[in-house]
Amino acid sequence: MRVVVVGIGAVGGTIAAALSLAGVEVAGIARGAQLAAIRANGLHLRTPDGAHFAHFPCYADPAEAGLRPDDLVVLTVKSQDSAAALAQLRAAGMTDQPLFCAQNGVANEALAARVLPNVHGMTVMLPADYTTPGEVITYGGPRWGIFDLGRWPSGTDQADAALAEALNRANFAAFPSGEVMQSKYGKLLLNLHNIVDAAIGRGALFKKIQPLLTAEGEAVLRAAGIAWQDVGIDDPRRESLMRFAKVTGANRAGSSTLQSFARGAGSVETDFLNGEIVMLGAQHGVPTPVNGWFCRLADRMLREGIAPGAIDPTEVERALGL
Ligand SMILES: NC(=O)C1=CN([C@@H]2O[C@H](COP(=O)(O)OP(=O)(O)OC[C@H]3O[C@@H](n4cnc5c(N)ncnc54)[C@H](OP(=O)(O)O)[C@@H]3O)[C@@H](O)[C@H]2O)C=CC1
Ligand SMILES: CC(C)(CO)C(=O)C(=O)O
Repeated sequence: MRVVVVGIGAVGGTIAAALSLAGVEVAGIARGAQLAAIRANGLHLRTPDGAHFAHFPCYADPAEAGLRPDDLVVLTVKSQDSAAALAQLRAAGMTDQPLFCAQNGVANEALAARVLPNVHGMTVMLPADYTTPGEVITYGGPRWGIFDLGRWPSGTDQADAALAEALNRANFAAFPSGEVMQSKYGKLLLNLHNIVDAAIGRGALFKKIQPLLTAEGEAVLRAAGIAWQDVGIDDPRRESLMRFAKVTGANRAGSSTLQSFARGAGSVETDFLNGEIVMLGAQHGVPTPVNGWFCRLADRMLREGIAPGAIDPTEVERALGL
């Protein structure tokens, strides 16, 4: 078994490096400065329990990696990049190898299922940074991250068991789940705050805005008849398996959305996070003004090149009538 990780950023880099350090055969798919840095020196993985250097083959395209029948493919690009990555996998000859969508949001599995027959969801609880090519940082400890994984739309199979076993050996805590999308919807509710963090800075107005975003999200999921599982800090697995921990010489950059702005990535995932709630609200007749406002704000920040944290909190308070 080989694990092909598509998108060696914060999450994909941590997963690929950890698996490789645990002796699992890994191939990474990366691009730009990250690809060049890994090819030159390997990937530096910084964690609460120290720094590690992982060396695994890294390619610009899955076709270069030469997909094999026994590969497990883990997709770790941002949701807005999934369609292009799936097209590359298809062009590389991917057929019925299992594809694990280790991504936030709930849209990737359905997108993948249009072109591939063996799609799995993977909920990612893994606070990780990618700000410097050649380096990723995870702040989770004692395990570096927690995952739920299972077949889309439901069920589990041998591939879930095999990947979970490999991840558990690589200092993660992985749980096969017959209802993985329930935990992905629970995670989606947590990620509605990513854009707030990116717009006005970490923690600012959290107590005022987070309940509004969550209430809209929960109302929409109830109206749509979608069940969700809490994977936030009240998830009992968190306390024993993965708490936010200090990494020597590093400070958490911020949410994955903030990191996209900070790296000047040119796109963010908000339309697949808050936008999912807005879309479901429109389908089920539930108003979602706060999530809608933040989708428009993300779009404005991208178009006007506004830096993360540069939105004045009073503008947000005024616009939302707080
Ligand atoms: N970071 C975090 O703490 C967490 C993130 N998540 C979720 O995990 C997923 C991944 O997020 P994250 O790791 O932060 O994202 P990153 O942007 O850090 O990593 C994604 C990487 O994939 C690269 N990429 C995109 N498309 C391709 C392609 N076609 N071929 C090769 N490389 C490609 C990107 O390159 P480029 O930089 O050039 O765009 C980037 O380096 C998202 O859904 C996110 O919401 C979930 C939990 C925590
Ligand atoms: C870790 C968490 C919940 C928030 O930082 C996240 O999922 C993200 O950054 O996308």
